[in-house]
Amino acid sequence: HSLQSLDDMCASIVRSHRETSQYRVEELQVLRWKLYSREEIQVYQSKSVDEMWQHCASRLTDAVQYVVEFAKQIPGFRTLSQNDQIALLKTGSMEVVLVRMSRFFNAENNSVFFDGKFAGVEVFKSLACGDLITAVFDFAHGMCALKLSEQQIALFSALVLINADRPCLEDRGRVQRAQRSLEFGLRHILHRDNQESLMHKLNQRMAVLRSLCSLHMEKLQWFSQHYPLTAHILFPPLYKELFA
Ligand SMILES: CCS(=O)(=O)c1ccc(CC(=O)Nc2nc(-c3ccccc3)c(C(=O)c3ccccc3CC(C)C)s2)cc1
Repeated sequence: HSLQSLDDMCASIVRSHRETSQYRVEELQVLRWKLYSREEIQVYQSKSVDEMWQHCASRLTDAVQYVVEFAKQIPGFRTLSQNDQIALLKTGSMEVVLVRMSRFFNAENNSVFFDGKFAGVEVFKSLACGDLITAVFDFAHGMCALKLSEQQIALFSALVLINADRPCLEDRGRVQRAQRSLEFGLRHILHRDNQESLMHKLNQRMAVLRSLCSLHMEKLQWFSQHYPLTAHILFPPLYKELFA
C-alpha cells in the first residue's frame, strides 16, 4: 500500500460515513438535554408490546437503510456478489447501527436519541425485552468511553461490515482482501492519532456487538412467536429480510 492510496481510501470512507450518517454529531449535541417528560414517558409505557416493537422496528429500518447506502460506497463491497453483499448486511448492518447510535448516547443522563428526544431505559419498558435494552445502553456506554473520532468510527464501521468471518460467504477470499485493506486503514489513522492501543479495545467491542446482535435476533424470534401478525405483516420488509 502506498501511503497516498491508504490516505485516499480512509478519506473516501470518512466522506461516505458523513454522507450517510442520518444525523451529524454537531446536530444532536444541542438536543442532548432534551429529555422526555413524565407524561411523554407515560405515553410510551402505555403502548402495547406489539405497537412499541412496530414503532422501533420502523425507526431501526430507517437507520439500516442509511447503513446500506454506506456499505455500497465502501471499496471492496460493490465488487462482491449480490449474495455476499446481502450476507454481510444481514449480520453487519445492525452492528453498524449500534455503533452509530452510540455516538449520541448521553452518558451523563444515560439516555439515547429516540424519536427526536433523548430517552432513558424506562421509555422502552413496553418492549418487554429489558435485557436487550440494558445491553444496548451498556454497549453505548462502552463506546462513549473510547471517545472515538468520526474518522475512527467511519473506519471501524466499515470493518464491522466487511468481515470475512461472516457465515455463508461465497467468495471469502475477496472479502478477506477488502477486510485487510480496511484494517490497514484503521491502523493507519490510529497510528496517525497516536492511539494504537484502541485497536485491541475495538476488537473487544466487535465481540460485544456480535453478542448484542444475537440477543436482538433472539428477542425478535420471541416477539414473532407471540405477535406473528405484526412481525410478518406490519414490520418493514427490509427489517424482515435482514433480521428475521
Ligand atoms: C443510526 C444512525 S444515527 O444518525 O446515529 C441515529 C438515527 C436515528 C436515531 C433515532 C432512533 O431510531 N433511535 C432508536 N433507538 C433505539 C433504541 C432502542 C432501545 C435501546 C436503545 C436504542 C431503537 C431501536 O429500535 C433499537 C435499537 C437497538 C436495539 C434494539 C432496538 C429496539 C428493538 C425492539 C428493535 S431506534 C438515533 C440515531
